[in-house]
Amino acid sequence: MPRGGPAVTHLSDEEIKADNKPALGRIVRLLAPYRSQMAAVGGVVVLSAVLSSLVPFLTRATFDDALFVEGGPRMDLLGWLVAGMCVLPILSAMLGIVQNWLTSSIGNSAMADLRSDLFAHLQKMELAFFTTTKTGAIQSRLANDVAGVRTVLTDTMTSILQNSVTVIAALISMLVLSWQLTILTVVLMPLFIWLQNKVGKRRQVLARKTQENLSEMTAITEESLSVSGILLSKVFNRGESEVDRYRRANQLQTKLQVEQAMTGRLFFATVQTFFAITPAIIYLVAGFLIQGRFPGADQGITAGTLVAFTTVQARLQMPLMQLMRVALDVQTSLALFRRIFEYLDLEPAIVDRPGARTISPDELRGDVEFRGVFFRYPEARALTGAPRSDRFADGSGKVEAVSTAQADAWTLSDLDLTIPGGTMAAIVGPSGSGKTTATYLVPRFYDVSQGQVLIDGIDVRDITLASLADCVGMVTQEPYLFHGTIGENIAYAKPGASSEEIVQAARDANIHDRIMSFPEGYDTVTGERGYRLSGGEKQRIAIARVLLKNPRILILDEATSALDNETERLVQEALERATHGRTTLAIAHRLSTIHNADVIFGLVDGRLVEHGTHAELLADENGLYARLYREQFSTRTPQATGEGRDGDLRADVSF
Ligand SMILES: Nc1ncnc2c1ncn2[C@@H]1O[C@H](COP(=O)(O)OP(=O)(O)OP(=O)(O)O)[C@@H](O)[C@H]1O
Repeated sequence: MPRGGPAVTHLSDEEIKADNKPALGRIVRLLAPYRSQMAAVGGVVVLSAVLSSLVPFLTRATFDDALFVEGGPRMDLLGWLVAGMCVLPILSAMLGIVQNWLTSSIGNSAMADLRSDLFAHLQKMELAFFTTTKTGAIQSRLANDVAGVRTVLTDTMTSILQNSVTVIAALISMLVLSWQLTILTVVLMPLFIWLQNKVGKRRQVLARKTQENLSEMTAITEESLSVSGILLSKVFNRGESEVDRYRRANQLQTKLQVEQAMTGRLFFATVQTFFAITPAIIYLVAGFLIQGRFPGADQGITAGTLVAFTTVQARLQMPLMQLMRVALDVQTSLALFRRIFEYLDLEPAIVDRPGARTISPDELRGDVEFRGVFFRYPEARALTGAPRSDRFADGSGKVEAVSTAQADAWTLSDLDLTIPGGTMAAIVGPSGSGKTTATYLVPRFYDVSQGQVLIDGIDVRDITLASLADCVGMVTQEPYLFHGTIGENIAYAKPGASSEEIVQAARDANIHDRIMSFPEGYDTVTGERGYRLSGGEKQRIAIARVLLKNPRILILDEATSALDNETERLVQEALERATHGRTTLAIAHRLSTIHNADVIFGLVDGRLVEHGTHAELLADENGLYARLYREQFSTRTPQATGEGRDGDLRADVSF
């Protein structure tokens, strides 16, 4: 059974900056399917901006033409102007509701697309990706990061559009009212934009750190609060330290969140203050203008112009501040988008070759051949934000040191095996000799480094992955049952299987009677990973599953845990039925199970050291198999040769 692979490597901040791919273009592409709705949003926004920018002119007219005119207020005109000033905001508000509905549906749909794309893409990733990446980290990108960009997709886009239009409309109104006062109002804008950019960069870094930490927290939760994790922590009484580990990550999360929230506060306070004091400065400058001290004074500034101008200027503040805030949010979200795109950009290592053939289980003889196979586990991919291991006192270095040491050695070397269709081959060898690894090459969980694995003379890399999966079945060492009923777990092998087929498979796997003895029969819920069932029951359910699939080639990785005699007999019988009439590649820890194998291959350190039938191999007294056999059936304890110590020969530890 393969263990965790080499550690995921980490990128430095500089490398991340260098890798800042233009994510904005991709976000726009993500929204492309919603073009027409977006155009509608654009129309609504422009319309409402135009409506609201009419208000200051109504204000000016109110002051200059209706209120303060010679001979007293002109009430008829005032009535019309006031009516206009009431109707316009009402219309704008109604348009705002329509726009909210449109943006919310666009944003949520785009986010759902992103989540589905990411999930579908991850499904295509090879096994090695999952053995080298923490499950929690993957889940975190799917849940936390996608949720993190949600606001960008829902609100930000419209906020940018809406506020830009409002700002432009306000600026135009201001220019029409008085260009000199407009210059005064916008003079500090370049400084604000520069400051905003700086704050944005800082926020981006913080956002990435926050997400990394969040993903670490999800990983801890996933590791410690899963059934296996909680068992491990209870057995070794590590509950306290797990809580401690979580608490530390949690504290860091709080610190980062606060820092993120506080970054830019000073900036916003400055901008706000500037806007608050601008009207006072405007009045002062207006005084000078009216006195004719500045150019353009001859145009004259009326009281109405001044009131209208300060109204627009005050109205400019909100959208401008929002634009700056949104720009910051976008920068923050870009960091999250990059994390998502990084996963989307991962090329699955194992894919169909161009022109790959489809094989059909009915036409297959089932010959399996390993020809000069060399194999080494691939290095982990370099990803940003991969959670660092804090389980080692010296950080992640320890893990990486191990992976470098492994890098030179072949896990399998120069392996030649021939298994004719319909026969049974067994692989024996010490623990870690590469038995499971060899079987993984047949369904292409990994690709060979050199050489070929062939089915019916066709290189497995020239067969489509889907048809290969249809032809090869596997009972893994630790059968995986998902949280569902026993019936659903068996039927997973063949969606749409009839209940008769499921029962027949269970009967053949010697588990039907046991299932029927549960009060709820096939509707019994297995519990996560099948924890509510015994080891022997899980194995037989896994066998039933593979029987239902009825593959041409069957790989059996025998469980190492000992079973009582009766269960052992039931499993044995089920296995015999399962292997009947198909090519079987069995990894046997209990040698009693492989007496009848047509050929037995002995592996040591990934090399084939012997092969033959049970009788032939037993005849060579010094051979690996004969030694294993003697150890299992005579003393049942490791011999003093040294080879059998420390569970070195896996065959020993199962007894
Ligand atoms: N995902 C992986 N990444 C890197 N190395 C691995 C991985 N899985 C297994 N290995 C290494 O490859 C070697 C062969 O492992 P494998 O699981 O094939 O042995 P095995 O003979 O099936 O052992 P066992 O009988 O204990 O199940 C071991 O040294 C193991 O540490």
